[in-house]
Amino acid sequence: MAGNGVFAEIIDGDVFKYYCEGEWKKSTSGKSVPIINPTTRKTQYKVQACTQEEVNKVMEISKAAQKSWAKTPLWKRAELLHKAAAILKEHKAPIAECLVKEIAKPAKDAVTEVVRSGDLISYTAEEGVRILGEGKFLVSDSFPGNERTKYCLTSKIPLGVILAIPPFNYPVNLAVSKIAPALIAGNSLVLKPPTQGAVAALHMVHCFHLAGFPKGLISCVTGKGSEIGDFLTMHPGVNCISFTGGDTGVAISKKAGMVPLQMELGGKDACIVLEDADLDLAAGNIVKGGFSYSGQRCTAVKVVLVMESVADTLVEKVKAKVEKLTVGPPEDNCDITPVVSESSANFIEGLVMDAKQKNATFCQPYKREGNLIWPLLLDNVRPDMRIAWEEPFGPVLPVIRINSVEEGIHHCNASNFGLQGCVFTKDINKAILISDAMETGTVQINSAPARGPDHFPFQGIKDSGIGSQGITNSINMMTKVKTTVINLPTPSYTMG
Ligand SMILES: NC(=O)C1=CN([C@@H]2O[C@H](COP(=O)(O)OP(=O)(O)OC[C@H]3O[C@@H](n4cnc5c(N)ncnc54)[C@H](OP(=O)(O)O)[C@@H]3O)[C@@H](O)[C@H]2O)C=CC1
Ligand SMILES: O=C(O)[C@H](O)COP(=O)(O)O
Repeated sequence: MAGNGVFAEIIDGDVFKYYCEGEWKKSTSGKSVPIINPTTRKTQYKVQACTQEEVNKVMEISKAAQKSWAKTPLWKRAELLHKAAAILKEHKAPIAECLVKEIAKPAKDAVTEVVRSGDLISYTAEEGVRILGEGKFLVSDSFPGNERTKYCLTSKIPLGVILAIPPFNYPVNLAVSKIAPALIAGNSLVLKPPTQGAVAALHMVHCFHLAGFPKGLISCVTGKGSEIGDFLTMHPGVNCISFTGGDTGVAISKKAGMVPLQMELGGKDACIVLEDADLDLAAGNIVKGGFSYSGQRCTAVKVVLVMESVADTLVEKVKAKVEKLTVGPPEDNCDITPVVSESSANFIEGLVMDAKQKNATFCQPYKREGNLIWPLLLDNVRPDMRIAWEEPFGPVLPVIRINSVEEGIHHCNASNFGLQGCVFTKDINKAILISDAMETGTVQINSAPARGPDHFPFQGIKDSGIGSQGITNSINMMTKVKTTVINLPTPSYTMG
């Protein structure tokens, strides 16, 4: 149960505390933010509404804690991360339960998220030990006009205080994918969890606390992004922002100061299906890619672009699989569970109604109860429909029939998003040409888009992001290069 056992100290009455200076605290605001269970649509938990003064304090403490952490040997940083990973995995059940109640993640997927997060932390610790232990050595005589009088030593040093803001759909995994690289690289970390998912994130933070990280190195402030978000992202104490979410990220990138940004934003991942594709394989991946966690993944298949000659067959195969999806509460491990909020369900419904008015073919009747929307495949979608371009972040998947590969690539590239895409064909040469032509951060050949495995580079272009994630890239992103140059009085050449 949430807030019980080793987690008892993170709650006061019915409000979860925030984390600062290595302690769990109540906000002086005296206010709390409710977390609404998407299934019951009732308040499930409450978290502190932190004040600007509390944010200031957190930043001050984080800056001081980082200075001594940067002097902590790399192997010791790694050791603590391994410990946190083990504690997190040990407590997967209560954390997964929070994910079920706060974001309606199906129970087994919730456990997977926590275990995957533990693995991510451990891998980051190992990778950090390898890549941060290495630097570069350059000599000056390779550049024209220079003798060998300068030896340049480069190493990777921390940035300072990292601000991490993950989204609701992976509040644990997309938090640790920022926390672990930040810490192994010698930074301190301030987490602002998504409101839906905040309690799972607070439990995860407590696992780092139990592992024994120094006081003030990790902090977690809660509150609505719309209320404390700007204050956090524009705070002069922040040296780097790692954000995952929607359009909010575009706004943050315009407001943030001169600090490195890592932005993973929305997507409209296209699935191009060619005439020679294995249609069973494509159909299976389209259903998995489009409907896992009810379509609430940035990497979900969000539009199918299928060659007209195989469209009828593909649609029939996808339709048959959609009809087998189970619909209901996350506790029952249903495939399709309620979407995160009523406003999200209303937004999805708006896209569906627009498609209906413009005569898309409904492969199933549209059905909604509260936040629960039954899976829906829309065939014969045309470019004048909103669903052709907008990201539903729900269990609704449009199919656009195309007459040439170029038409599919054109649709994909006309999107303001460029996260991932996929292509189904048995012809590897065609697949490579299409992959090269698609303006997306990643293209999957013969599989649905996905971020994992978590050490793979993960990036979006255009409005889908800035920079690249994945364990190695995140560690590098959270460091800067420092060089020391040894100037010799006379040129020195090593003997052959
Ligand atoms: N590319 C990727 O890796 C991913 C992209 N996404 C995208 O995220 C969207 C859905 O996630 P969702 O959580 O709703 O996204 P949001 O952009 O609404 O929220 C993301 C995070 O930002 C916080 N936030 C809100 N306003 C501000 C602000 N002004 N300043 C700073 N932080 C703020 C939120 O807090 P609060 O909850 O308190 O509002 C939350 O923690 C979709 O568009 C999806 O595609 C999602 C996952 C991964
Ligand atoms: O936020 C998302 O939706 C994720 O980054 C996608 O991760 P996944 O592909 O592992 O579900």
